[in-house]
Amino acid sequence: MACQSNATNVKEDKTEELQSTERNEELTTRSPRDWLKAKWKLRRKERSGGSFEVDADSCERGRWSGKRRVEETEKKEEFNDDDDDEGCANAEGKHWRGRNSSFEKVRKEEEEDEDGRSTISAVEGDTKSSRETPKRNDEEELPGVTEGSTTQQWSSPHPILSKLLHSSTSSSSSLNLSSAESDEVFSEGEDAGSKRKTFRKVRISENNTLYTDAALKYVSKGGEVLKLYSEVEANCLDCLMRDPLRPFVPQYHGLVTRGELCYIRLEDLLSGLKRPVIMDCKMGVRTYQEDELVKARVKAPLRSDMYQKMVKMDPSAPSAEEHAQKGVTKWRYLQWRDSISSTSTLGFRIEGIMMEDGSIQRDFRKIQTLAQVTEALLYFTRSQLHTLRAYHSRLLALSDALKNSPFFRTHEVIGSSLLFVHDHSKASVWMIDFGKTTPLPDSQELRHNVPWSEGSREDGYLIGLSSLFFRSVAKRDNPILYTL
Ligand SMILES: Nc1ncnc2c1ncn2[C@@H]1O[C@H](COP(=O)(O)OP(=O)(O)OP(=O)(O)O)[C@@H](O)[C@H]1O
Ligand SMILES: O=P(O)(O)O[C@@H]1[C@H](O)[C@H](O)[C@@H](OP(=O)(O)O)[C@H](OP(=O)(O)O)[C@H]1O
Repeated sequence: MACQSNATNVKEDKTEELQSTERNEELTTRSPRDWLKAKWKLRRKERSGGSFEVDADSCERGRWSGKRRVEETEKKEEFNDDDDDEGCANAEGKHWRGRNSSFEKVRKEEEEDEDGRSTISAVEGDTKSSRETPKRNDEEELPGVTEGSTTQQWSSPHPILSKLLHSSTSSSSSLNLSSAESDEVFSEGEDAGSKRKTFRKVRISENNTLYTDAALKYVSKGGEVLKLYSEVEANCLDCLMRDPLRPFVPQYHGLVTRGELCYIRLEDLLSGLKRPVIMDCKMGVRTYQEDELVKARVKAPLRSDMYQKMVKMDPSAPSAEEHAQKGVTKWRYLQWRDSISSTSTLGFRIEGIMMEDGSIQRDFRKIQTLAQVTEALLYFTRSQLHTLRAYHSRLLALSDALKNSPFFRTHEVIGSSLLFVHDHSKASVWMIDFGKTTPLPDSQELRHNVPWSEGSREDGYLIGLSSLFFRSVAKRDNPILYTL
């Protein structure tokens, strides 16, 4: 299915200065230089196979996630200005530039912020009602709780995400979660100056990847997040807005430029949730694209950062040759990560969980069995039946939508996540991250429920979906859960 990135097909958001179509014009005609610059940077990353590059100002540029964080940092001032314009709680950024913050502190600050949010909520309520897309019934209402009050109260950005995002631009991890490992994570070809900068950025990314990826810039007005533009992802989102999967994907509001960078505007999935509990599950039996494997065979750049992450987790994992060269190809690393986690066996892995107190757990890398996954899911939901039921029915609905989705049939979905979010009153599951989701050649379709063999492009997404809830929690030998 041929898809074109056409932001005019997505709905408008009147809270921004420009309408989507105008934004596109801006991108293509008003500031072609900026547009090309942003595109060129992204392309450079693709060409470099995701390895580090050092540019004139000695900043890490090539590493995809890291790169976005660096650019975010560089654009911080600009964003702060924007935030001011848009009423974003800049004070949050200040809190998080402090070095001694803790989650406890965040929680306190959150509560303070919460009190000051009522005026923003009212404005956003209007904004939301002006959207073209009618309010969807995506979120499972939990029994005995009415939606109104919480939605009103929290239609402004969730302060946890907002603060953590701000924290990713601070000069050290204000979350006090930094590890020795990340301090040493560098790639080849960097000079001392860039290493210092990379050191900072990588340390941040190591610790906060799940919720603080600076690829996402939180914007208070309108309940949106911005993610650095990727042509692949924008094309997918554009298609998805016209697909049966639309209710399972954050609403895509087109593109916006900030400074010289272009961003994708996405619905904030935490909007309306109070003290959300979040789980990111990376779907599929592999997290690398077939191209990555082909590149690795030819002459892929060696990633010393990935080698070091590997050694940190298991010093015996790299081969003698890899130890000698102190580097591994990206494919080798991703494939190894898949093999030690439940990705290759169950078709998904838990990337991380954030509980309502803000604590982040990322210790699921080596979880492999259904029993371990089930434990993690029960921990995540605190075995609350109403939450489990809500997730269960949402996943059943997703399963149906996937069956009817032309997009799903015709795309290889790699590295995409299901984002589980709930609070005391609601629970929902969303498909996110389409940066490595690509259309198949004409007329080719995937089954998604069979193992991968090279060339088949099968991703095993449905294997993961089936293991994720239906084969784990719902089948748990637990009389209460049988009622699911
Ligand atoms: N629309 C959204 N609303 C709220 N939070 C979101 C949204 N999209 C993503 N997130 C949060 O940001 C995190 C990172 O998002 P995403 O996976 O899209 O970014 P990425 O940079 O592609 O990540 P990766 O490190 O997997 O490459 C998610 O785990 C989730 O917590
Ligand atoms: O979770 P980990 O173990 O830290 O490893 C990262 C993870 O696999 C990301 O999905 C991947 O980004 P992509 O999905 O975009 O490839 C990133 O590659 P990168 O370093 O090239 O961004 C890896 O470093």
